[in-house]
Amino acid sequence: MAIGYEDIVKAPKALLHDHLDGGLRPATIVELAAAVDHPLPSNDPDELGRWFVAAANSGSLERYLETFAHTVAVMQTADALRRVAAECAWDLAVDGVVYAEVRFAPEQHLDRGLTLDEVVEAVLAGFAEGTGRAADAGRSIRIGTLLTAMRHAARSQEIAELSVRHRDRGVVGFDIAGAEAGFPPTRHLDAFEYLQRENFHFTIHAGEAFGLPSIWQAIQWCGADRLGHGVRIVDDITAGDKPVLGRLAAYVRDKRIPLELCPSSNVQTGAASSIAEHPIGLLRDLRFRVTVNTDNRLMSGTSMSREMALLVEAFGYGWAELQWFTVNAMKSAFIPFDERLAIIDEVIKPAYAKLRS
Ligand SMILES: O=c1[nH]cnc2c1ncn2[C@@H]1O[C@H](CO)[C@@H](O)[C@H]1O
Ligand SMILES: [Zn+2]
Repeated sequence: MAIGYEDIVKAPKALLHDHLDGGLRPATIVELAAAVDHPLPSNDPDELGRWFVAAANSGSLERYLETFAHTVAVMQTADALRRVAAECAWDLAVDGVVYAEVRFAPEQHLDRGLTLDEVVEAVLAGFAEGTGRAADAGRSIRIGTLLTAMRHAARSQEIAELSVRHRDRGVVGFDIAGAEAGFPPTRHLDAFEYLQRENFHFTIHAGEAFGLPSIWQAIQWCGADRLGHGVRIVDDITAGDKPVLGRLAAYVRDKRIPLELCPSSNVQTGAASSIAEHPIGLLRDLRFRVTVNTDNRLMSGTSMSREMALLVEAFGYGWAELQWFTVNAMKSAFIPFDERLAIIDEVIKPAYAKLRS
């Protein structure tokens, strides 16, 4: 029996890779832009939403990233950051996400005089507000924050220290993002070594617009716990009746390194030619630690439920696979082990057992 969309929304989902500045509601952008006189491609929310998806549909990561100029521009005050974070928490909860790690780059939100710490505090306050409101409405969601450093810039050490400073207030990890080609992860080696000494967690955007060398550096030089995308690991797999894994692919699978795959985003940036041809099918069959993610809900016009539904449609997945993706994500989360286990045993497994029966 095919799985209905409404049931996918009801199923508890875990999301590890979602950008705060890639998930604003179009109507919120219109309101916030008016307040700061930021010109938008359209002031009609529906039209603006379509503009983002079309503009991000560029086949290139660099052009895809240009669309963030409009979201970052309206996220420059504590009030705006708090509002965007609160709405993010609510929107994810309504979509049935029970655990999410949401990331953003504090260094991009300093244009109107906020300090890095003030930026983080505003976002954490927004998540607390949104999760509180969701809980009151009977929709429990836990959100962990990841702080991102931009890979073309030179503030990663500072952002790494900022992450550690806020580790007991909801920041659970660190990341680097931005254009990948020309900006290898080893540029930020000091930051990663610092985080390892602090026993902190980090993921690295790698293997999206650039291939194996980026993934290899992220893992073997920088010590990444997870791979943001990592989809190009398929370049190290020789397909066939019995696929053959190269040394790096074998290492990633053997060590159970989580892949934060983002199907729709990859199709837009040209990392995959369609959902049906997305390497997630092969990687799941080979039992890599695959997780499903949204990346940027605004730019992809998507949600966690929609990404799951697209996979159900393209690959014929059922509840067993959706549960597997969800448990994989929860196992790979940056919160403490006992808290991950509680969500798996008390929330995810009972709900899927009910859906499957
Ligand atoms: O898929 C992606 N690959 C690389 N960088 C990205 C992606 N999505 C968003 N960002 C970048 O991360 C910043 C902080 O959230 C965004 O402003 C955007 O520039
Ligand atoms: Zn991303």
